[in-house]
Amino acid sequence: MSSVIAKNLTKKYGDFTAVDHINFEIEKGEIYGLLGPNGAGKTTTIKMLTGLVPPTEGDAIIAGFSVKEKPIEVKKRIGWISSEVILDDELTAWENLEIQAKLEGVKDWKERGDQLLDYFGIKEFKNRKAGKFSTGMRKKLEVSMALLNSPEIIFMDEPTIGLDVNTRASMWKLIRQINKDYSVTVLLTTHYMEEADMLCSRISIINKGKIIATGTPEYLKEKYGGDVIEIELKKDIEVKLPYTIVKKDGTLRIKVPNAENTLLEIINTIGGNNIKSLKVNKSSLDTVFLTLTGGSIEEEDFDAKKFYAMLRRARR
Ligand SMILES: Nc1ncnc2c1ncn2[C@@H]1O[C@H](COP(=O)(O)OP(=O)(O)OP(=O)(O)O)[C@@H](O)[C@H]1O
Repeated sequence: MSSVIAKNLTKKYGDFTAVDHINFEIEKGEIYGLLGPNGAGKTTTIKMLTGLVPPTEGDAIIAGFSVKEKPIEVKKRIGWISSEVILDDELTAWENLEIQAKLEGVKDWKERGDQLLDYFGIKEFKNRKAGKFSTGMRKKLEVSMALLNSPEIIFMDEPTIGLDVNTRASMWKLIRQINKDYSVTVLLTTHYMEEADMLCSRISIINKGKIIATGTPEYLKEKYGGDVIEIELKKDIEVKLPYTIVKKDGTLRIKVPNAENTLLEIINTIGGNNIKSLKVNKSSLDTVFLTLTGGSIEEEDFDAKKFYAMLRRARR
C-alpha cells in the first residue's frame, strides 16, 4: 500500500518552474529520500505534499487523500519537521507540545506527550525551557511534536542540516527507531549523499525541479556509479581513452569502473607533466549524481600523497 503518491506535481513561481511534473510513490513503512542540491525543489515539494503550498499542476495522494481535494484529512495524518526553527525557546518542552496539540487540534494529547518524552529520554526535562536544550534534545522534542497526532507519515525537511557528526548519527538512529517503533513512513529531504545512502530504502534524485533517477541506493550506484577521475590540464590536448570523458573549462572528468586500476593508464596517456591537479571521486551517490548531471553535490578530496607516488611510478 502506498503512503504517498506524487502525480505530475508541479510548482511555478511566475515563469520559473521550481518543481517540474514529478512522479514518485512511497510504500507504507519506507524511509524515502529526496536527494538534491540547494535550490533543487525539495522544500517546495514537501510544502506541496503537506498542503502548505498549492501545486500549480498535478496532485498528491497522502494516506489515501488528495492534498488538493482534502487538505484537512491529509493534515490529520501527517507530521512535519521543517528545516527552520519550530520550537519556542521561551516555552518549556511541555508547553511546546501543548501548542502543537492546539494547532493540530489533537485532543487527549497529554498521555501520548508523556509517553513520547519518555521514549526519547527527555521526560525529566519537560518543564525546562526549550531554549536551554542541547541540539540533540531539541531534535528529540521536534520529533515528539511531529509524532503527537499519531501520524501515518512524517515529512522531514533536511533533518540533519548543520548538525555535528555525532548528533547527525544520533538523528539517523532516531529516524530508524521511530520508523520501526511507531510504524511511521518517513519522507526526508537531504543534500547529504551519505545520509541518503545510510538511511533510505529508496531515493529520488532531484535536480532543477526534475526527478532524474529513482531506486534503492544500491541500484543507483550499480546503474550510474563508478569512480570519476577529475584532471585539470596544464595545456589543452585531445585525450583518447576507452572511457566516458566530459571536458569542461580545461578539466577532464573521466568515468571509470575503478580508479585504482585505471589511473596509471590515464596518467600515461595524458602525460604526468601536463597534469595541473587530479582528484578522484570514489563510487558513491555523489558519482551517481555526477554521472546524471555533470555536477557534484559533495566532493571527496583526493589523497595527494598517493597520487604523487603513482605519478613518480608512471614517469619511470
Ligand atoms: N516563494 C517563492 N517564490 C519564488 N521562487 C521560489 C519560492 N520558493 C522557492 N523558490 C525557488 O524555487 C527553487 C526551489 O527552491 P526550494 O527551496 O524548493 O529548493 P531546495 O531543494 O529545498 O533547496 P534548499 O535546500 O536551498 O532550500 C529555488 O530556485 C528557489 O529560489
